[in-house]
Amino acid sequence: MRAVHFGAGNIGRGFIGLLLSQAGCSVTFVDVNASLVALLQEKQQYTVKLASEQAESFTVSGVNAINGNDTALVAAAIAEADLVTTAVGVSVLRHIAGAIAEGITLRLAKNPAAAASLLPIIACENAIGGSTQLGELVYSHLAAEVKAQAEQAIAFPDAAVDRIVPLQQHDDPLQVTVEPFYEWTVDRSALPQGTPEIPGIHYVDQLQPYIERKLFTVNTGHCVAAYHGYLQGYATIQEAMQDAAVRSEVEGALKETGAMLVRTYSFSESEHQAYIEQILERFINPYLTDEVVRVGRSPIRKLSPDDRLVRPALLAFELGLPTAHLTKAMAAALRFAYTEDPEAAEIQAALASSTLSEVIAHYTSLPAEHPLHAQIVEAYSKL
Ligand SMILES: NC(=O)C1=CN([C@@H]2O[C@H](COP(=O)(O)OP(=O)(O)OC[C@H]3O[C@@H](n4cnc5c(N)ncnc54)[C@H](O)[C@@H]3O)[C@@H](O)[C@H]2O)C=CC1
Ligand SMILES: O=P(O)(O)OC[C@H]1O[C@](O)(CO)[C@@H](O)[C@@H]1O
Repeated sequence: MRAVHFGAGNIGRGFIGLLLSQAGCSVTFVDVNASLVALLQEKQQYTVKLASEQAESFTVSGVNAINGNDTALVAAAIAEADLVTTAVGVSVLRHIAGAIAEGITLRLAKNPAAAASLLPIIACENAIGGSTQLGELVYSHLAAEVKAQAEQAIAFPDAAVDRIVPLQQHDDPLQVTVEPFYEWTVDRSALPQGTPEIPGIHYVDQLQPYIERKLFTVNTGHCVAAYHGYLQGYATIQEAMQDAAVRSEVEGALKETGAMLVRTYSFSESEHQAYIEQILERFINPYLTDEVVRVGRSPIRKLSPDDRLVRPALLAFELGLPTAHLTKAMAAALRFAYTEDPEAAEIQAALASSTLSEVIAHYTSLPAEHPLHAQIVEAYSKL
């Protein structure tokens, strides 16, 4: 199988590329980082190391790379691929949609029969409905007659991807160290019947419980640790989690999202608690060094209404459940003044020129009269 993967970064190389290669796919990365692309083209392989006592390592070989700015080459690769995946960041999806649309157009021109052109395109991003979003962006670039053909042949199954891959600092720039745990869950119901299943991917008929459980536990808990850890002056998640006050904020937020998830999806309470505890262990993995500024990156995205803080808080609020730790984490996100993060800088500039209430309403979409809005204002003043 030929896989084209957009984003040869940490998740691209350390998770998706590794798993696809182990499943027997030949992987072609598409990236806009010219030196990374050149190095992958030269070496055609890279090493993935596990952050564990045993420090197992894997060589991912037979890979290739294309510069994402070379749209014609990217389109040609998509025309011949059996699978397309992405891990570029959800806000970057709109920048790759045009090249994917060009690839689909070429593919369908070569092979108009849907059966011959079947292609799953899976966005592996931290977002609800990432592939659906990508599909909408791609369709906006397709000509009307191609859209009709694409509806029969091209699938955009949503997915949840879970593996902690911190920023990398190795002599070998292609090497990537990852935590041992991984879970890649894909919505089977969006795939045409008979689509070959890839070993290592967990296919489910309903993705919503999986993506919400993952995003509102792993990602909520992690960003709570990052924002409170940053305020306390810690550099890494591992250090921040040693602080009883930070840990208690994380546990409190996960109790709030957990109560909401258990009620919404009828999860077993004890199984969900075990899931939380496993995640807390992953956060403190002593073989990983994960910077709070990485985990807290892009606070505008993380404060948006469908993301890991506001959405679970709204769902919990609607069920009459507590939300104090979640709203406190939103207040801490507003105080994430890391100047090298453009989104953090934008929030700080907004706070300097507008009222707190205007800023909260703008970034969270929670209007001033919403009770959660008042909770954020109160928490902000106490931090
Ligand atoms: N790092 C992690 O632990 C996890 C990350 N994710 C998600 O995976 C996605 C990627 O995250 P990371 O790998 O950590 O980021 P990263 O920054 O390491 O990798 C992103 C890669 O995308 C490339 N890129 C940017 N614009 C591009 C474009 N227009 N075309 C092609 N490539 C482009 C960048 O050059 C970079 O190599 C994000 O959505 C993130 O939320 C999901 C689970 C875990
Ligand atoms: O990649 P994002 O959405 O900025 O958030 C970082 C999150 O991704 C992860 O790396 C894995 O899901 C977590 O470590 C962290 O919560």
